[in-house]
Amino acid sequence: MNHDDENELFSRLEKEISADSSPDSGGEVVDLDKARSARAQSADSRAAESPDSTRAGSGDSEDTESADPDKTVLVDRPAPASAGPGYLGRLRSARRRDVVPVWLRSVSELKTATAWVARHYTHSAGYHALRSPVYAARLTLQAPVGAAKFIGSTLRWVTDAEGAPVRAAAVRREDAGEYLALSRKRDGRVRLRSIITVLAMFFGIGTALAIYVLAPGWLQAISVGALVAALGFNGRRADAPVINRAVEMPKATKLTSDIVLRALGALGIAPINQAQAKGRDGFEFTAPITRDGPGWRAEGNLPYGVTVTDVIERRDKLASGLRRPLGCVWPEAVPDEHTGRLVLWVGDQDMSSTKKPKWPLLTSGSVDLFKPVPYGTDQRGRWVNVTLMYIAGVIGAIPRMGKTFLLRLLLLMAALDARAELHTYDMKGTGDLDPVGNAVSHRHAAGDDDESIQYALNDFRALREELRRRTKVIRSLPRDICPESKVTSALADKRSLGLHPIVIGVDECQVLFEHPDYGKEFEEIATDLVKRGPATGIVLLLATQRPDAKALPTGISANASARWCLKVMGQLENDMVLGTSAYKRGVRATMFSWGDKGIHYFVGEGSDARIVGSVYVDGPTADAIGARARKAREKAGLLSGYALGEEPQTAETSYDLLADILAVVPAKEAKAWSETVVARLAELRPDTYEGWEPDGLAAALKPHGISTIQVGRRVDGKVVNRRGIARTDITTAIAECDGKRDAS
Ligand SMILES: Nc1ncnc2c1ncn2[C@@H]1O[C@H](COP(=O)(O)OP(=O)(O)OP(=O)(O)O)[C@@H](O)[C@H]1O
Repeated sequence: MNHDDENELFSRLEKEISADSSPDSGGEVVDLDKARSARAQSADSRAAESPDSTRAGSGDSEDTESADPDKTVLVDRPAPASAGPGYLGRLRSARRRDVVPVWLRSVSELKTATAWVARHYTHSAGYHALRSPVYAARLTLQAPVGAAKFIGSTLRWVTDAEGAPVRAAAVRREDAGEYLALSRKRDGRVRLRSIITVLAMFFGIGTALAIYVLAPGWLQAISVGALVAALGFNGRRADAPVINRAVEMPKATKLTSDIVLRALGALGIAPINQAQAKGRDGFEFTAPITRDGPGWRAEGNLPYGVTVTDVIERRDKLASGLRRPLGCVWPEAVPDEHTGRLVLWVGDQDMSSTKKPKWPLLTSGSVDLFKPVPYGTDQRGRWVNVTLMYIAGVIGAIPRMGKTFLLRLLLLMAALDARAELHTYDMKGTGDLDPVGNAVSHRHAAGDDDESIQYALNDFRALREELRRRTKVIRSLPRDICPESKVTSALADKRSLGLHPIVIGVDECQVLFEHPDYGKEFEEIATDLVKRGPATGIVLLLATQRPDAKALPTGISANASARWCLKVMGQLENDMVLGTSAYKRGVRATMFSWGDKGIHYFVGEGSDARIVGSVYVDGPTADAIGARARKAREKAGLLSGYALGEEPQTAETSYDLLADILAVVPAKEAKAWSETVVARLAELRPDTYEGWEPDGLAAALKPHGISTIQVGRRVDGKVVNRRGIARTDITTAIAECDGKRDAS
């Protein structure tokens, strides 16, 4: 059909549709049977007339049966010649499957597997060697029974005992002909078997005599031993094996399509159940079920309208349907595919109990923070890397799931880059970060007492200054040295520039952000560090056990580029840590079980959310790694601050904000807008106040008991209200402070 014909057909159809929808077209009583047959004829003739045209949509369902055959509407228009990508286009966007599976390409995985196999067989050999005398005694004791069984079965064979029931049946039926035929057969068989037995006896006795007379003692011993062992083995009882198992292998059944379909059918998802009730699969496999690392991988399309999220939500039911522990069952969505494409990976063992490969940095090695470093393994046991530079990260979880261990692991990795300056804050105060803090940290505090808070505040203020200094340095660098306007590994090496990595780790960061006096200021500085820090070589890692808007202010959670979420209880916490609508997309840390310690979703490193089990580094091991990092720093002359024994500066920094405000707001000016005050302060002390915002001023005044107020000013004849300060509030606060000082 050419395009003119098509157009004609469509215009006719459009006319028919408009005629159909005209008011006087309704209300007619029709004979449905007649209408159907007429419609079928019409469709046939139209199909003959237009072989290109596709399915006539409205006639598909009886419910939507059209009364008038001529009123059928084509819903699938003929495809234009250029519809969809061409062959080359499809080739270009095709997903190629790996020729060699990923797990076979990994040398470390191969090494680990080889070591495991070697250890397995060494263990088995040792186990059986120790028990061999017991096995020998058991076999000897069972040998008489074995000999009797052997003689009995030989006699039954020679006498054709297995044919006896058939012959007996012939006798019962009094069928003389059949009985005679059977007897003749039996006689021939008995004759032949007797000859074979006699020959075998002669051969056996002859061999035995020969060994007895001619063979050396050791051969005789071996022969007797083998005979006894064989007879003993023949005499074994089914319920008492001679040899015990040295290793109890975990039972991992092969994943088959039947098992997958059974499990999907058990989820209670209506479209799957309906399809299966009609004898269909309810799941369309798009690739064969294959071995993938230490588990099986199935991939396919769920029915229309069912999403992978629906399956993830029912992971426990899926595990029940698969008859596998929960920690073995990992349904996942496929990035860049439609939301109904499911990849189901079923591990041989529970992820939390699977033995992990040795962490490459456990006993040796150093880190370049600008390069990816392995920090955990995925379900398939493959290493997952993280590049700590250019990120700001948040870690969230309910208590006791491994959040602190994970933060400490990341900080230990940072410690292993001697250039990195660490600022570690353990606001829980249990000393979990001491292995890093005491060994290498430039600034370190533990606990939520006033002293620690003040120490952290001073440090945060200094970090803000450092951030500003760095932005200026980067701006001043020539393009060829700093082409991307961000710190690079080479720039970090140049000590004179002072652009080395700074890694700040805060455990239980809600303690800072919810502080009644300084919370706002901490939040403001941290938000700045999260936004501008990554490009300037400053990395902020925040961990919290209560990921809500107060503990993790939205300015921070929205801008974090790396996210680690261990088990959380609800959608809100999930999305706070993993990003807006992560839960909806099926990235749900709520599915982790209580035993999944250290297992988390990791979003970052330019990829979609991945499930990772972080490396487990306990306290003593962390101490050892910390000591190693310290040694490297000492060698490079880079140990500084707290780790060098520098006394903490817990006093307020030297400037006096209130006095400075009085200096810039003269007595005749009773009130001033905050923006005017910060501009004048920046002029007075650029090093301290440059970059301050009105909000920052409000936050800094709060600890002094001063709140900003509405200040009206006449601008171009109109009154404009903005936040500002009253000079009397400042003088009163100073007087109160002086009074207190005098009294003390
Ligand atoms: N990667 C891991 N693998 C296995 N077990 C781990 C891992 N990380 C942590 N654990 C276990 O989980 C326990 C809790 O870890 P951690 O102290 O880090 O939890 P937390 O979430 O910080 O708890 P809290 O909120 O109470 O501080 C640890 O004692 C440790 O035994």
